[in-house]
Amino acid sequence: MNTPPIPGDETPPAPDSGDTTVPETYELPPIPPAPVVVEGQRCGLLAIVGRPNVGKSTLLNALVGQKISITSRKAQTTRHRITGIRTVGASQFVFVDTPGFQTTHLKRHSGAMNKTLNRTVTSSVADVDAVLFMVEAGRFGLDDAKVLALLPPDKPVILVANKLDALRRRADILPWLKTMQERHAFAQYVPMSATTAADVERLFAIVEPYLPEQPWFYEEDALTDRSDRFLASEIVREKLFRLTGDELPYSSTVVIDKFEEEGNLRRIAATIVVERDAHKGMVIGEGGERLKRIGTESRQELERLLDAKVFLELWVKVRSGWADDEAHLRSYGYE
Ligand SMILES: Nc1nc2c(ncn2[C@@H]2O[C@H](COP(=O)(O)OP(=O)(O)OP(=O)(O)O)[C@@H](O)[C@H]2O)c(=O)[nH]1
Repeated sequence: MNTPPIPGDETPPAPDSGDTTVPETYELPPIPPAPVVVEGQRCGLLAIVGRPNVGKSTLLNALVGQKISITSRKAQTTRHRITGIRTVGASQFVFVDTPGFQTTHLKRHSGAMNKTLNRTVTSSVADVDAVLFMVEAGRFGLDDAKVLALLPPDKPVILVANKLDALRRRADILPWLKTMQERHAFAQYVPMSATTAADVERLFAIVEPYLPEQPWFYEEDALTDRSDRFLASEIVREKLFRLTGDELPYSSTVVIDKFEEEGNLRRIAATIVVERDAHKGMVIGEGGERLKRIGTESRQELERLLDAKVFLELWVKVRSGWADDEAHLRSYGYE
């Protein structure tokens, strides 16, 4: 447990070889030992925190093995606190996904919604057993520093240096990890790619000792405590933002008006709520083409996810100024 958890083989690869292996000739200063593993059931809460777009949702989905949290190229896709659960052997990992820390210069996301998001970040780390602090491998900016500063000093913080595959010079990773060691006494240092299955599996083994020995909170096969209804709104929201690209402001949201089960059929009605008439046009598209595509892609994914036939009705509504109104935010389910 004392060796830094770096993915790799015995043989050091040539720099820039395209291999994600890290040369083992570098030596990091000693890392605090992980808690001793004792036999028996373990269960613990883990928060995944990091600035927007570092890959938190991608990691959560990979850890849980199913699409629980939506991902997109656009920053700040995650707005809800989402719990993903995965039981491996005798250990149950309960993951809490948090929104990226908001910076004030991001005017586009300003107003009441930002305040709500920041509160969620702070409250979601207060009750966890360990924090996975995610950054992009080889980078540490002001935005990352702001998130790190929010973390409670008494929790084990595991540094997850994601997107290792995207790092141009692999040989730079260990010197960079040393600089990270000076920034915070991280419990573990994990350079990895959330998109690589072997790295994700390795992360379970690294995190496991930080789960307290206690009975599981959930059934062995549970994946999330979020409802099908919630997952439906997340799927529609993901398609909405994917298919509108950068045009649509992030204040747009999706509300599920109806979710009915009839045997193997789910009748779902959802409203896409936008701020302005112009945004409504963007969502509907020429001749209704875009809305139709959002509907078709959402339905197909929901059918896979719910393992049922889905009848999906989509509506678009203009609700001017709702993103600046805290009462409205609460009514849409942002705590
Ligand atoms: N190359 C590479 N890209 C990744 C990796 N992990 C995530 N990404 C990409 O990074 C982008 C952002 O990923 P998300 O998972 O949505 O990031 P997030 O931190 O949840 O973002 P917010 O919801 O904005 O806080 C997506 O385009 C992902 O495909 C990785 O290991 N390697």
